[in-house]
Amino acid sequence: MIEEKGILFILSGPSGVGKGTVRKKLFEEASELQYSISMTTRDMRPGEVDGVDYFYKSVEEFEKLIEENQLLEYAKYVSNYYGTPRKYVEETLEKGQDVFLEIEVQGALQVKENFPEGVFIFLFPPSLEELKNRIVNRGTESQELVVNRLKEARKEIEMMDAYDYVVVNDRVEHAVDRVKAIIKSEHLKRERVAKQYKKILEDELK
Ligand SMILES: Nc1ncnc2c1ncn2[C@@H]1O[C@H](COP(=O)(O)OP(=O)(O)OP(=O)(O)O)[C@@H](O)[C@H]1O
Ligand SMILES: Nc1nc2c(ncn2[C@@H]2O[C@H](COP(=O)(O)O)[C@@H](O)[C@H]2O)c(=O)[nH]1
Repeated sequence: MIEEKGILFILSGPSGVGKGTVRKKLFEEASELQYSISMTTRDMRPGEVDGVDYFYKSVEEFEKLIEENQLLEYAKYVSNYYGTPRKYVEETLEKGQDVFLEIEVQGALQVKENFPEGVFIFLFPPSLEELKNRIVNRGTESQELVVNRLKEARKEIEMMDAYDYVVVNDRVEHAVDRVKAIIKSEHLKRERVAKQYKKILEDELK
């Protein structure tokens, strides 16, 4: 029998484009996906909960995780560390469940090296002006950090070609529908490939 592993979906894109907003809405509608909660050294924002939004770590704790190879990928993004716990992702995929990562671009490119079979989705803003408005209006970052995140955004957009899909986040519901269509289509694609393998094996055993 062919072992059916889960699919790793990676949603990425510049800060403020709406990754978190799209992911939260998607999870209200797609209960079969498992979200991998990241580790970070950044300060908790008002309303955030440890173990729900992130696992909040000190720099020393985070660097120990790096040393122990416990992270599937990590990046230093605008002076804080962010990373994906390796064990949770690998064990969940082995169980045949799909895992969903919401991470920035340097990390997504590292995942691509280790998991080229992952499905990489780049969330794109309707315009750079709108991207700026979204970060500023969210009101979570100082002016200096907004400037740094926008600088990073320009570099991140240049890496868009490395992704399998680009989804424009014009309206949240439309972006969510597009991501749902990608998930469905990837499942259909893999079912078809699995059937083809099964047929080849059966023919060989005849
Ligand atoms: N389609 C949309 N139209 C208008 N506003 C949006 C849309 N999507 C998200 N937003 C708003 O933009 C702001 C940034 O969204 P969000 O925090 O989800 O972005 P993000 O990509 O996860 O950012 P970060 O990478 O910094 O965590 C939020 O205030 C959110 O409500
Ligand atoms: N490389 C990784 N990037 C991550 C991870 N978790 C979140 N992120 C991304 O970091 C930036 C900033 O996040 P914020 O919560 O401070 O606004 C954003 O692009 C996130 O998607 C991770 O595990 N690895």
